[in-house]
Amino acid sequence: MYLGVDQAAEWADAVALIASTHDAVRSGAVRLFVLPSLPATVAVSAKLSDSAVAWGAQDLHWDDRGAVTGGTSGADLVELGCTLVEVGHAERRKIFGEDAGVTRRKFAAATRNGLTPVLCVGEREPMPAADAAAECIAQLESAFAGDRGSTEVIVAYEPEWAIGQPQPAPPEHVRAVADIVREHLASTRGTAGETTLIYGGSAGIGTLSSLGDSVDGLFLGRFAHNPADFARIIDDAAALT
Ligand SMILES: O=C[C@H](O)COP(=O)(O)O
Repeated sequence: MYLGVDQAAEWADAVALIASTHDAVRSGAVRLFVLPSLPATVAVSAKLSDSAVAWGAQDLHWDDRGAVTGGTSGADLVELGCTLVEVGHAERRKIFGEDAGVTRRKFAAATRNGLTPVLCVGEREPMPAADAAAECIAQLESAFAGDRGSTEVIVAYEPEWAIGQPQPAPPEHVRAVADIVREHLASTRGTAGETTLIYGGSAGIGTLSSLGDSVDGLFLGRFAHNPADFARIIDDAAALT
């Protein structure tokens, strides 16, 4: 909810231009997706429709149709051209009280509608990496509910305590957690579907370079609101490919 509808559309216009001119995006070496607020979806998608940038939503309801006033149907997101949807963001869990059961049902709704879930996991408080990874794995397994890789999933590791801060979580912490989570994903989901691990939480210019190949990318918030900064973050990604 940082950007208004017009601001989001203007931002998407700038991002579409960056995507169309950046070699790493044009070649497919760097892939981009945008998850605008729901009211901005149509305006943003109009700007991105001729670009390589995918778009999606920040939330959906677990039912596709019925008496759910104020809900967002995954089927409707598909009609809007969304190919991804965020599930289980820390703010959904904290502000809206979404528990593991709700996250599990929303994850299922995403896959049922053919939307790639961007499944957010992360520890609430700072803690040793092994404990944080265990918390993330418990959240993952709860959401998967036995799904063993039939579908593509983007896992966004976002420590709750690192969101909305001046700096991301320390890179050594992120790398240590990511290594354990990746190992778990590889051993439980194998190569079926595709599982991508990205880091979010005050990520910006330089974050990806500091994480090396422990993650596949970033889940950006405030520090991508300036298109010029976003372009520099794409440069960081391109340098790693
Ligand atoms: O979804 C985005 C994350 O919550 C990160 O936001 P932030 O980078 O502004 O902390």
